Amino acid sequence: MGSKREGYISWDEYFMGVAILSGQRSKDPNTQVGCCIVSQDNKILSMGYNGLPIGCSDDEFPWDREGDDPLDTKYVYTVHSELNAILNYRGGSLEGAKLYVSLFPCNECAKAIIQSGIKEVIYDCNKYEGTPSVTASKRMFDAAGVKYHQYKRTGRKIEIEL
Ligand SMILES: O=c1ccn([C@H]2C[C@H](O)[C@@H](COP(=O)(O)O)O2)c(=O)[nH]1
Ligand SMILES: [Zn+2]
Repeated sequence: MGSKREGYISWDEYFMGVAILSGQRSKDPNTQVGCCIVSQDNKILSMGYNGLPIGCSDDEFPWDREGDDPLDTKYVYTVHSELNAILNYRGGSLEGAKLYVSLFPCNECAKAIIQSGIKEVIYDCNKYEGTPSVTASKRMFDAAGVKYHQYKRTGRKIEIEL
């Protein structure tokens, strides 16, 4: 009897890989965020990335970080990856699900994560650690019993020819 293939990717590599790949759809020139929501038995339930709402043109709305008028910045228009993944879900409940995301969730996403019943967050980068937004997210996750931990990078490189 033949033996199984060695070197297959782990569940964590698979789901964070899907999250990072989803982020490659983002039009944000500065930060591309991708998200993958997974059931407790490791089935992918939904995915998302940071982008504009349906009907809002990527070419007409601003992608600037700064502007004299907040209306000239991306911040008032962008839907965050986590919220997009939650809203993209077409099933019933996300109760007990896990969420893989390439950037630690902001406070607004943290609220949506908690309210949707997601119980675990696995994040990659946390470049806004220490900001009020991230501190508020942690405070809310702790209070709501949502576990979070950083993805442990394995150094594995995957090349995909498309
Ligand atoms: O929880 C989060 C936080 C941020 N994002 C998105 C929103 C923006 O498109 C970028 C952040 O842009 P910066 O230029 O780094 O400020 O990330 C998200 O999807 N989820
Ligand atoms: Zn957010």
